[in-house]
Amino acid sequence: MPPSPAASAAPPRLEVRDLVRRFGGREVVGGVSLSVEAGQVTCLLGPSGCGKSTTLRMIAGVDTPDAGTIRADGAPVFDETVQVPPESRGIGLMFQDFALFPHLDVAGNVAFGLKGPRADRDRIVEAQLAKVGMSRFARKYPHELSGGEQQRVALARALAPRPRIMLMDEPFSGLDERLRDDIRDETLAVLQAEGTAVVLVTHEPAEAMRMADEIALMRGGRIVQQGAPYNIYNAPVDREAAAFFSDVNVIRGQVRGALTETAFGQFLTPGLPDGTEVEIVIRPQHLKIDFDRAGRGPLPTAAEGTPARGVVTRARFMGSESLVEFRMDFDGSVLKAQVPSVFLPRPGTPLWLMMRRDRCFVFPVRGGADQPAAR
Ligand SMILES: Nc1ncnc2c1ncn2[C@@H]1O[C@H](COP(=O)(O)OP(=O)(O)OP(=O)(O)O)[C@@H](O)[C@H]1O
Repeated sequence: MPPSPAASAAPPRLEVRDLVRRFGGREVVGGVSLSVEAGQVTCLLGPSGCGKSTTLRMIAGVDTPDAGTIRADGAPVFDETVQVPPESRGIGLMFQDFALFPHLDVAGNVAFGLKGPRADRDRIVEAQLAKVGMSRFARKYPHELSGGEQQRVALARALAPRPRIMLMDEPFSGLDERLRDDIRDETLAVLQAEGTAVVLVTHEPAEAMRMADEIALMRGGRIVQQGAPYNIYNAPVDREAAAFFSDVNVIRGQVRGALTETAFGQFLTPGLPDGTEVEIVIRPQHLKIDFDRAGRGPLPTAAEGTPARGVVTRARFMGSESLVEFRMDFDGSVLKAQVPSVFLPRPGTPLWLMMRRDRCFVFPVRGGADQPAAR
């Protein structure tokens, strides 16, 4: 019988299941599962201390899980009976503080750890340096290179043994911003061309969105949401997930007959019992501003609901946009709107705000285990 398509599909390059790690009785990684295909980048994203680096160290083999399995191309590298040592896992590492060896020149650094005949090693070093655009620096020493050049050499060194999997822990955080963007893009292009599966740890949402095919958003040792950057940004699982990527505005209300009444009009909140407290969350760029017409604002619309009036308390020019803060007439709360920078109202100006209904997220308020309710 021919194998079914599912049975014949290649296993993921890296597959992590239910990884657990405890330190002194405290669970710092609480059941993390990931699957990364060849040529794909998965970012572990989350605040400091959420367990990203510990997860990466367990995959690398420099820390031992208390439970779980790790497979590379379908073969276990860690489970109840197997523990493959780090150097035999076919995994490359690139960490922020993973310095080059100062006493070796660039070629020597890239060759370090390579085995086999000299001529083969030289060929690999040459090819890797060419890939990262560093061929002409082969005889230079690390102290003669800029931060970006050192990072390129570190990438060449990590790639030289042709790892199936590359683990990167905040590898770009030592670089200044402009250079960082270039190096990120170059690194990504090289890794994709090699077909390496990448797990990248970062606490910067912008870096994760720029680099990742998939983001695993972590909190308290667990993955709270996993998916393509577009989906995570546009359909967050809860208020904290939304707020991790940008400032958010939060309006509270209470459900009555599947609706929640707010100063911005009614929101549909089906499936929630009467009396449920909900939070309506919207990013600053999805608030719309209109002028005050002798105390009146624009008419309500289906797409934008009822306008609410506020007074500008602060307006900051940010280059491509302006960030405007309002004190709202209805309850004195402060809301933030991000608008094109041609608009920079003076403090004290009364203006009307509308919420783009299609960009609002509604979550019931309940001790951290929120589920999305409705739009
Ligand atoms: N060897 C260890 N012994 C005890 N506790 C540890 C050890 N390593 C990590 N931890 C704790 O585990 C938690 C998770 O640490 P981890 O370094 O994985 O977080 P992180 O998300 O990578 O944070 P950061 O972005 O700050 O590096 C932290 O509270 C940390 O103090």
